Amino acid sequence: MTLRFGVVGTGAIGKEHINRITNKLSGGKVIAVTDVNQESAKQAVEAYQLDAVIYPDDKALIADPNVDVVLVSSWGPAHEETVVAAVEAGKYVFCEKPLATTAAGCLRIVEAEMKQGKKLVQVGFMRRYDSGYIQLKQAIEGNEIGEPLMIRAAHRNPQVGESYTTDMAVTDTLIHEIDVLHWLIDDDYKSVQVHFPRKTKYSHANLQDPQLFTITTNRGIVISVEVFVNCQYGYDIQCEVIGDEGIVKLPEFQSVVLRKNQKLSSTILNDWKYRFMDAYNVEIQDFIDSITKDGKPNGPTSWDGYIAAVTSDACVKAQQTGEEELIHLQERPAFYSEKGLQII
Ligand SMILES: NC(=O)C1=CN([C@@H]2O[C@H](COP(=O)(O)OP(=O)(O)OC[C@H]3O[C@@H](n4cnc5c(N)ncnc54)[C@H](O)[C@@H]3O)[C@@H](O)[C@H]2O)C=CC1
Ligand SMILES: O=C1[C@@H](O)[C@H](O)[C@@H](O)[C@H](O)[C@H]1O
Repeated sequence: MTLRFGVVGTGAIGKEHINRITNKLSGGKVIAVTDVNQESAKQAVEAYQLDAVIYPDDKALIADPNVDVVLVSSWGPAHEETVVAAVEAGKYVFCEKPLATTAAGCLRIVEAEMKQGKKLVQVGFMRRYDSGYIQLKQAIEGNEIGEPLMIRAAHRNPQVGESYTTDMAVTDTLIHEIDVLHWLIDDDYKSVQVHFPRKTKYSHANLQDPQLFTITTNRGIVISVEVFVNCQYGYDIQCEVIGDEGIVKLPEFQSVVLRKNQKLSSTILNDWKYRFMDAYNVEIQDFIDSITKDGKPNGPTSWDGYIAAVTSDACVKAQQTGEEELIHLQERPAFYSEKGLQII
């Protein structure tokens, strides 16, 4: 069986996903595309020599009876409307982060999905499929470090453009840590506070950079995450979990070690595309395989999208107030009680 994909949004990651479904993975085929910029949709069809219909908008693409899966890789604010329409039409959905830009929007998707009576949606939190994070989770669950007490993490991008504003450090960037860290330690977040250190000279008027988030969990684990999106030197993701019997650290990206000119060096990447290339491939292959075998996606659910949105709202509020802000989650519906992907 081949799952037939319709892709909504053929920008940077949309094209990456089209390429991987078409040329790298098995069991999926892109048969429809759309983008508000129709030229971009045409370019995608040409670049990957797709035998695909170019639709004028998401509604027309969803209405195509041949489309089994709607892959949503448009801008964040457009996600909710497309996902709700696709779910109401009974289609499977792979939605890039964020699931919706507000917690209320995520709940509307949750309601639509529960109404269909089966899981249809997976959110693109690909770090859960990264081999380094999986090794961290195995070490924690294997009791290698005893009880986790603290986490120190950093999310660094080399630079961002003028359209990237202070709140996006949360909604666009920190959101990956928000998802992966609660999954890693199997705990819920309780509160968050944000500190703004001295601003880098490489930032601009509408962006406070770097930022330091202190998140506390219900079990009292204190997490500090540095978001620094104009760090200049590369794309660098760090995570260290400190327990009462040991410490585990996310492996560095593997590269050869060069000895030259009295220096020992290795490569740091400069883009998310390369750092998480394997994770994106494994993520979408797992999405295809689990739907094909079990009739439902196995990865991060709409409820995970909701947890991320509630936490992200509290983080943005904490940026504005400078105070410690509480993170209030609604009770998890039984529909989402099965935890899905744990360690693959
Ligand atoms: N999981 C990850 O690591 C990453 C996730 N993302 C997420 O993927 C999404 C897309 O990001 P990029 O590809 O970097 O952005 P992009 O700006 O390169 O592409 C977005 C595309 O969506 C189109 N679009 C916007 N609204 C639309 C609508 N209503 N219908 C159809 N097309 C629409 C735009 O014309 C554009 O071509 C974002 O939500 C972003 O947060 C992006 C990069 C990495
Ligand atoms: O999702 C991503 C981008 O949208 C975001 O802008 C980057 O900061 C992240 O590192 C990347 O993974």
